[in-house]
Amino acid sequence: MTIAKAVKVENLSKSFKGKLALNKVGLIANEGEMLALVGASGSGKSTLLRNINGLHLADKGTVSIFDAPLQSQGKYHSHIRRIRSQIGFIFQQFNLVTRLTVVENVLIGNLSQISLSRSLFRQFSKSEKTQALAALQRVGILEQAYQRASTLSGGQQQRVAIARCLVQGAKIILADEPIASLDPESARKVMELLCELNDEGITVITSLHQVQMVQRYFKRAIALRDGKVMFDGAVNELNEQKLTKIYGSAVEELVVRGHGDFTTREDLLVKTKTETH
Ligand SMILES: Nc1ncnc2c1ncn2[C@@H]1O[C@H](COP(=O)(O)OP(=O)(O)OP(=O)(O)O)[C@@H](O)[C@H]1O
Repeated sequence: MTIAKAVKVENLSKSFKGKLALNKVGLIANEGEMLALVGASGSGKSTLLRNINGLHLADKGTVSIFDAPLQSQGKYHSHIRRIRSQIGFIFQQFNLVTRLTVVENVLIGNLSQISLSRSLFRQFSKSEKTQALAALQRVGILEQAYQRASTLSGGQQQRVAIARCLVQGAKIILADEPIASLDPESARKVMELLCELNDEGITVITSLHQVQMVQRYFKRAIALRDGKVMFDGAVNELNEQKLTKIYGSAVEELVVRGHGDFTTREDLLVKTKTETH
């Protein structure tokens, strides 16, 4: 059986004011994979994720989603809306409308399927509302459904953003530094939720600053430096020695001292299951 290529990036280059942010980047994420993008600040992680879902248009190269080209040689494909509907995007700063309720945020996030006028006038069908509430239950914040989003903690807001991806029916979730603004406990819950969704078949690509978190939750990582792929392989090969070779003294930004030994995703999932029983 051939595994579908959820994301294929070929020879992608993008510059801002003459400075290369992505330099001939290539990667494949197979359906059901969970992949980390690592790199020091300015290495191109956000730019790459934004190009994969078409928020940005590259200068050269191609991005394909399940074999359908989303952008190619500086042009969007005419079916970009349909192709993008398969991709959910999670931002570091949650991107919620804080004066709306949690459930409204989940519903208006589903813009590719709901017409703009309906979403502006907040007219949602019963089945859309049921679906949104089910997604909130899935991410563990059903009780907060009718609270204003502004009343939620950062971790809860991030889970609303994930619920939005679920309602959208996303087959791929791109998460740009999803835990950078969270306390360690909220970060753990968000990462575990992403792992669970990945176990259910959703392809997940996440950019992260801390190598410890990558070691903990991922099997494969891609390391970027100055917009170039410097490593693509098993996380356990991305040790401190390799990181120092890639980043030199900038490695300090990626490795947080005093956080103990790396724990693998399997160890953590066993630990979580034991805790909840
Ligand atoms: N909209 C923009 N306008 C001009 N330059 C940009 C823009 N977005 C990114 N860049 C530049 O492109 C390069 C890559 O930035 P990018 O944000 O993708 O890196 P990053 O690895 O995500 O960094 P961080 O972890 O700090 O978010 C940087 O040099 C950055 O200054």
